[in-house]
Amino acid sequence: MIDARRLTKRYGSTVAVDGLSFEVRGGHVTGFLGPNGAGKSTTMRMMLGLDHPTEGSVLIDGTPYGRLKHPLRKVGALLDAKAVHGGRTARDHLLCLAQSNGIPSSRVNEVLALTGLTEVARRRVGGFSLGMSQRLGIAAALLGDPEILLFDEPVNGLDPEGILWIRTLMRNLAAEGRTVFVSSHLMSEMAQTADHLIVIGRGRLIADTGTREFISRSSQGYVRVRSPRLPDLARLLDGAVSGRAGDGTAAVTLHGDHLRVTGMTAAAVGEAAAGAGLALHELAEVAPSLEAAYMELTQSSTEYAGVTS
Ligand SMILES: Nc1ncnc2c1ncn2[C@@H]1O[C@H](COP(=O)(O)OP(=O)(O)OP(=O)(O)O)[C@@H](O)[C@H]1O
Repeated sequence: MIDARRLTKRYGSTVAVDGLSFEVRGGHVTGFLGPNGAGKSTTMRMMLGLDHPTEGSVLIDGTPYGRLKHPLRKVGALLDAKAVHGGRTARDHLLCLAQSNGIPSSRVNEVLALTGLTEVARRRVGGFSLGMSQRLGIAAALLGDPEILLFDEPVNGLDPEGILWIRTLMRNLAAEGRTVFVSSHLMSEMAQTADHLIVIGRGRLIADTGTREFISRSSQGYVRVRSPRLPDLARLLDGAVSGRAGDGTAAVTLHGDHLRVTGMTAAAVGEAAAGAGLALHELAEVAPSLEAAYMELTQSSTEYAGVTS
């Protein structure tokens, strides 16, 4: 388990991380989200003892990273996949890491196989594509067979096959009971990978909740509708929704060439349009999305109202 308690990091007058408290548990993929500059990398660096908290602490199973007896056997991390010695072969890079951490060299072949790198193990890392470097970084993270894995933006720049591979790997690692903590900017990817989310903004906690709860609490679906007679349709639907949903969730809003309708089903919109003789060029239910929920929360969160469960 990772336990951050009132974790704070200041760089001069910049408060990068501001009193952050949360726990990351085993058996889940926990997504770590936040806008650029929110403090995600700084938090991860403090988890790995690469930076020291100004105040508060972050503990790995009750111990600061720097005091772990066998850090690589406890925590594996992928921070910057390209930060390896380019002149070495993949195998030598992993052998070197294994030797300096008291890990048997037989494990190197295992992680090479696990990450699909066996065939390129004797090639120099400097010539690796981003996808191969990413796999090598993950092989290094898995070397000590750690219970806890940290991935900072692991799918950045990868092709769809690489993204699917990493997603499946993270889900499998969590299914084995490991703690998987992953930062990403890609909301659609996180929606498919993470069961739990920690969302931060300006160094503070905004949400600590299940992915499904996060989406359903913060965002609602809508009906997207296009018509060559958009103003007439807007007036018609405005009249139809104004009598509905007293909680203020029913609305018709114009977005470029289409309307977004909440508080009515697509069927009801279609029936209303047909009744008024208005042609429709598009009628679609848009499900609530993590992206919409995230945008809503991070954009409207100057006061950062908390969502926790
Ligand atoms: N070494 C440093 N010295 C000074 N300021 C820093 C340092 N590292 C980070 N910061 C500042 O701390 C804040 C948080 O940065 P951090 O890189 O942790 O955010 P992030 O959420 O990882 O952003 P991104 O999504 O862009 O990677 C930013 O304002 C950044 O400029």
